[in-house]
Amino acid sequence: MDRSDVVAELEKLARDRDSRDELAELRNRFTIPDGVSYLDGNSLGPPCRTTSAALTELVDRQWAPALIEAWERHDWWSAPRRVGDRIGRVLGAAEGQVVVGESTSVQIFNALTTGCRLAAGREVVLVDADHFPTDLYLSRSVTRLLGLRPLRVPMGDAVGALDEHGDEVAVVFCSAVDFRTGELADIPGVTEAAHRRGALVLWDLSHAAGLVPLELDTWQVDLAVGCTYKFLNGGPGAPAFLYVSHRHQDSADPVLTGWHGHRAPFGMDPEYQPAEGIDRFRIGTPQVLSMLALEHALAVFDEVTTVRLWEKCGELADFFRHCFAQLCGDLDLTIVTPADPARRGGHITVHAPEAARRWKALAERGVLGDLRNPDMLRFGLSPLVVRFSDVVRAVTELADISRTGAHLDDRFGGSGLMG
Ligand SMILES: Cc1ncc(COP(=O)(O)O)c(C=O)c1O
Ligand SMILES: Nc1c(O)cccc1C(=O)C[C@H](N)C(=O)O
Repeated sequence: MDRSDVVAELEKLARDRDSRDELAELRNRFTIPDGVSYLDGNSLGPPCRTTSAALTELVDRQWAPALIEAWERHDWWSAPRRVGDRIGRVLGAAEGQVVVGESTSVQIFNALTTGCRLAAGREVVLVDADHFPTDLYLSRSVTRLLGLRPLRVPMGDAVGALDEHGDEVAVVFCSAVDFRTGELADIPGVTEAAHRRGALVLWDLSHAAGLVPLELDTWQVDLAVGCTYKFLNGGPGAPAFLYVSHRHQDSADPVLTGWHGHRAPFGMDPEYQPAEGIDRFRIGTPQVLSMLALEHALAVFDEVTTVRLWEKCGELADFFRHCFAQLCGDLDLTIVTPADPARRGGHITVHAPEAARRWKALAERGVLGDLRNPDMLRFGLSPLVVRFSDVVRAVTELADISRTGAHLDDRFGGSGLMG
């Protein structure tokens, strides 16, 4: 069979899978430009079609008429907790353990300092060596601030490192999904190993929340953070979330003691007294507009479970691998994401020399993937919006560009902000 027949067969297969996909209708809830295959929802989810109307309504019907009274009349005050509980349902967390606000970076600082204080007397923080850079920078900064010792280990070696340094480890701080390779960590296994040694765990769930079925309460996770602009589709700069298990809330002594975390915020007490429960982890005035846009985007999770989303993501990934084997097998491209569905997150990463050029050439053809310099192309498989036909198109274009050398054209050579 020649290549065009192979492509035609894969396209037919994709059409068939799309027509039988009971989640396909959910894609219509989101705005994606015509002609674009969006394979970067793992960096920034697309907007809901109704988000701009919801935001206009919020400004015109709440903020404008009620002004300062809107905090009470429209219950803006409770939004960090209310939206937190909504996210908690996606994380497998019972009410009262998740708060929303600030950026992921701030919440990482907040959570890591909290964990280290809870484990006072222990000196080592085990840090995932393959963490996203902000996690690495902040863990360096927090350990310096608190006089602790950071120990960077690859996620897969965390359990071994715990055996070696067990009694010294205060917190194990890992990413649930490796942002480069898309590998999914053994969250319950690492959590249990840490607890056996008396350490706490802090998970960065940015690449897992809204996709991977999570059971934070059942797994006895201590602390977790994550962004809400990827699979939760909250929008650029949407506020992050922080999970603190009920077990730790009353003994936790947060470093970021803002007035929204005070037991009586409007008492204007000159001395800080922590609020009860998760409210103690509030800091300052939250980003109300972004938070309510996020709340709006979370509605879709009332209609679909992460179990089903995860299943579809796995089917898309298997289909990607199938197309890749048929079309790219003889090219200078390799999939680095594990083949085992149980060890995969929400994106597939392809090792490719001159990845930036191929990424730009793909974008010019309407395939929006992602680049992690110098040699990784990421293809996000957000199951709410990605179709099997997007997958076959991405792999076909990647194969075509690589085979013809189209990416070597001068116009793909410059360097911009992201690559
Ligand atoms: C694992 C992880 N943590 C944190 C961040 C980002 O933190 P922030 O939202 O503060 O930019 C990202 C992505 O940008 C990420 O992938
Ligand atoms: N947070 C981002 C941003 O502010 C600009 C561009 C991309 C991002 C990302 O989310 C990157 C992403 N966390 C990653 O896994 O690489």
